[in-house]
Amino acid sequence: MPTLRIALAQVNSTVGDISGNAAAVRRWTREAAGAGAHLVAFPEMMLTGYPIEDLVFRNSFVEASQRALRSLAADLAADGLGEVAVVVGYVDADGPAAISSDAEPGAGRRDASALLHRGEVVATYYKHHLPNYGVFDEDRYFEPGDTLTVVRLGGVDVALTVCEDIWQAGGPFTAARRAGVGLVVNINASPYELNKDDVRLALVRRRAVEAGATVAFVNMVGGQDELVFDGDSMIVSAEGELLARTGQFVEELLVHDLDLPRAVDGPPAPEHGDGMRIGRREIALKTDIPHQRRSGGVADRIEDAAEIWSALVLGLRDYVDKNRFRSVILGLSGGIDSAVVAAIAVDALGPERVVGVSLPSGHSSDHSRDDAADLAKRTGLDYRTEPIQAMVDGFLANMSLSGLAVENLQARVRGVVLMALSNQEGHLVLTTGNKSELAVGYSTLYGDSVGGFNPLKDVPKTMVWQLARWRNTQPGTPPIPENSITKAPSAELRPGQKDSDSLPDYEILDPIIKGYVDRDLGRDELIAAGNDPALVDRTLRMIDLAEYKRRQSAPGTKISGKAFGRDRRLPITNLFREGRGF
Ligand SMILES: Nc1ncnc2c1ncn2[C@@H]1O[C@H](COP(=O)(O)OP(=O)(O)OC[C@H]2O[C@@H]([n+]3cccc(C(=O)O)c3)[C@H](O)[C@@H]2O)[C@@H](O)[C@H]1O
Ligand SMILES: Nc1ncnc2c1ncn2[C@@H]1O[C@H](COP(=O)(O)OP(=O)(O)OP(=O)(O)O)[C@@H](O)[C@H]1O
Ligand SMILES: NC(=O)CC[C@H](N)C(=O)O
Repeated sequence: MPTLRIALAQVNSTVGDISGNAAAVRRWTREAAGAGAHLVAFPEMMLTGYPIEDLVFRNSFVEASQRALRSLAADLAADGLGEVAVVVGYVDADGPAAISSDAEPGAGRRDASALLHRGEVVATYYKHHLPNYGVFDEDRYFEPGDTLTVVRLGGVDVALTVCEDIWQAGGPFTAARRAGVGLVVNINASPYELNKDDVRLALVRRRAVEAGATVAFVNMVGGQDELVFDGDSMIVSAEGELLARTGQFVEELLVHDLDLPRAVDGPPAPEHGDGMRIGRREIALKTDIPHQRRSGGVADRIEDAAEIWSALVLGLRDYVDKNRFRSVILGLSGGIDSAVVAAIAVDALGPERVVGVSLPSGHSSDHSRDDAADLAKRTGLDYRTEPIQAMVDGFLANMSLSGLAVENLQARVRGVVLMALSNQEGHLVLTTGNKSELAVGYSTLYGDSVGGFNPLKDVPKTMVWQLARWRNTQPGTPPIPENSITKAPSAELRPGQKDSDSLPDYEILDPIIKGYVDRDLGRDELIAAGNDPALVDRTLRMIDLAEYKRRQSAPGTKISGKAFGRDRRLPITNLFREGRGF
């Protein structure tokens, strides 16, 4: 049986930074070559970043990707790395889009994988299954491929596949069985959501058994706008046994020796419904391996709270760094939401890159200032106070306002102050509204909702408390003041105001939001699940009416199966109401 030393490069690529991404491929290939790897696989769309959205409609972008791929092959050979087979994701075009900018959307554009060797692009494969649900819109962007590319490497037949190909039965993995391959390389840009690692392992096992081949699954790591990729790359044997697995949320090169069946010549089994042709290439690969066997090992899984926290930290860090911000700024109210956002920011960027501002008004309690100051001391962030009452009074001296207008004015003055400091000093403003508040519209438009990024956008309020408690159990000084965790939530926009004046307790509210938003349940199903009918009616109404606020809200990291934004698209102008009939 031939032995191949496989390297899976779980690395962070950046959308649009084609030369930076190509440089990363060269750097990690050097590392893989140093470890004696015969083949190194990089994630889906490694060269361009993922998802590239409507950038794909620009021929200039697609051509840059194609050119970069050819240069990369040549550069790897010039680096003395030409003997390593490098599998890398990129964007290609071979249909009308390759020649005409008037082509239909999607026409001829391909989500592609290439195999580079000895300075050449030796083989290409076009993704067959295109995801078109949730956050994915690939039918809008790409043409599906219909040929399974099989490359004979060191006597082993290796099939190339891309991400969604592994999520659907039939197609490439069935064709891989027909072709009798020994290994399927599946390159991914598979975004994180809670518990997806368990789903992925079961999926890779199932497909390995279906294909009758070992599967090498490599995933991207890093943040891209609202998505965060967690890695979780793995190798699973043809019998479904997990052989090696990386950790989540870290760049890593997994190197593992695989004894794989020697390829035999002969026609493939007849086509039986997978709809794929089989295209074969053979390349001569030097396959001597050192005497010492390499095993990638299986990384320990982390608990749910640690997983979510890591996702939020990486999502924020990459948004800040990839958009070239030096620092972030946020209002510290002494409450739990701003405390958790500050702790995430400090973990992501370090305390010297986080500015926290106390913005007291006449209604602010002493504990709001004390708890904010305590948080600053615990985390070491850059703390200051900007009293807002004189500014609020300035408005009130010039305008006759009362009630809600005055309450919201305070939140808006805070927004103006934070944006002014952002303009003056260059910080990115973080906004702190959690998923529960975003759901029911409990925020002031152009007030506390101002900001460029929201780490808690997909985190329900009850989970905010859980995360705070979990973070405080980790080594080092607990960052979040106990008082911020235990006190009753309040917007402090009028004397004695509490969230519970206008909203049910979050323990009751969150399950209704989860049912309606995350699971698309209707009124009757929510009531059948045991929720109070009057409360269901009120909550659904608030959620429906707040669509206009969400449509103009800041982006934030997705951690759930359905996040606000691209995952849940609803009309703003919408008179359909649950339970009202038709
Ligand atoms: N369909 C639509 N399309 C576009 N715009 C629409 C609209 N419907 C209303 N609007 C506009 O939106 C305005 C109302 O929105 P807005 O000005 O925000 O005001 P509104 O939502 O009425 O009030 C804010 C609520 O959030 C609470 N709050 C504020 C701040 C912080 C917190 C917290 O705990 O974190 C809670 C506050 O106590 C109050 O209950 C209307 O005056 C109208 O101009
Ligand atoms: N006194 C304040 N000083 C500084 N920032 C404030 C102040 N009050 C509100 N903010 C900002 O506005 C956001 C909304 O806070 P608010 O107190 O209205 O309710 P909240 O959603 O319960 O948030 P938190 O739990 O952080 O208090 C806060 O997270 C904070 O960023
Ligand atoms: N890039 C992709 O094809 C990703 C789709 C896949 N279902 C996932 O969520 O991992």
